[in-house]
Amino acid sequence: MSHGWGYGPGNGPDTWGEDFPIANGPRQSPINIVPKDAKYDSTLKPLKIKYDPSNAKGILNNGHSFQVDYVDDSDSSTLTGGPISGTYRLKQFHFHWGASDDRGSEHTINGIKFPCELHLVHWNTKYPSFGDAASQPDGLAVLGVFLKIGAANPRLQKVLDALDAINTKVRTNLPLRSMQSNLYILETNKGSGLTRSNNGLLLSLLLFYPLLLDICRESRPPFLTLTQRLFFLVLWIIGTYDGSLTTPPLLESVTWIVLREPISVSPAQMAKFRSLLFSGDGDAPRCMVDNYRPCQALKGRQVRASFK
Ligand SMILES: NS(=O)(=O)c1ccc(C(=O)NCCc2c[nH]cn2)cc1
Ligand SMILES: [Cu+2]
Ligand SMILES: [Zn+2]
Repeated sequence: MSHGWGYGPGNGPDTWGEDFPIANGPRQSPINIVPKDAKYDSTLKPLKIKYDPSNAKGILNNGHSFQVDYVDDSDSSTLTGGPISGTYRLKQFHFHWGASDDRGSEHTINGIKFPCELHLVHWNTKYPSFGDAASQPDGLAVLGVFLKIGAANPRLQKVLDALDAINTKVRTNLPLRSMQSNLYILETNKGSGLTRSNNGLLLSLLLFYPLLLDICRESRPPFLTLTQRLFFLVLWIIGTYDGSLTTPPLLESVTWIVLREPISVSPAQMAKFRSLLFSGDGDAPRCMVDNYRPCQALKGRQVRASFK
């Protein structure tokens, strides 16, 4: 799908309100999270993440980010607990990043920007589909995970290795065939030509799961007893609040759950993100960078945290 909005000078976040008036609504995202103003909420349940890597359907450059889509016709990859009630199914994950390491995340902490932010998008199974849920105030739950510059993240690398196959904007999801066969990518803008790409992509997609284990690992100091290690497997929430999609259609249907612990990304890995293009094949190449929306007004919303 090609849409008019983007992150350029003529179609960036400041212009989105023209086509999407909700851009100035009461519960827009992202926001700046000020931990000392967040309310510790002891009733927040432990966050439970269950991801089945074989559900990965394909990887897509949709012209404003790249996303890995998941088969969401069963409860095999779900999010429960934390501030949400019921079961939310994983639909896709994607990232937002900057042209340099000093910016790129959508949410900020005390005004600090991270170089990148991962969004895991889930929909409430009390509704029949993602599309239906996306228009409901409790329809979506997005887990936000910051990436901070550090050691290369081997799990992240598996996903980044897949980017060569989708360097430019492609129209539809890259279909994954069975394990044996290769992956196919539909040519962008050139009709439905099929070209083969290596099946390293399939392997990369199936290995995303361990990336989530990093989310727990980052917060764990060394040399802990088993019991202490279990404590660090808790996913601490630095801020959860009622918000919106951060790209058009900016629907105010998202329960945001931003995790305290960042995962690591190396400068070389950030360079890989920045090698993607907003443009399609045949268009003048435009690097996909700074695909983040600036922070929006809190407008009286309460931000809650799961730790003091
Ligand atoms: N950044 S985020 O708040 O997590 C987010 C999550 C999901 C969507 C989404 O599903 N948009 C549907 C329409 C569309 C446009 N292009 C591709 N899909 C947008 C933003
Ligand atoms: Cu889109
Ligand atoms: Zn996002």
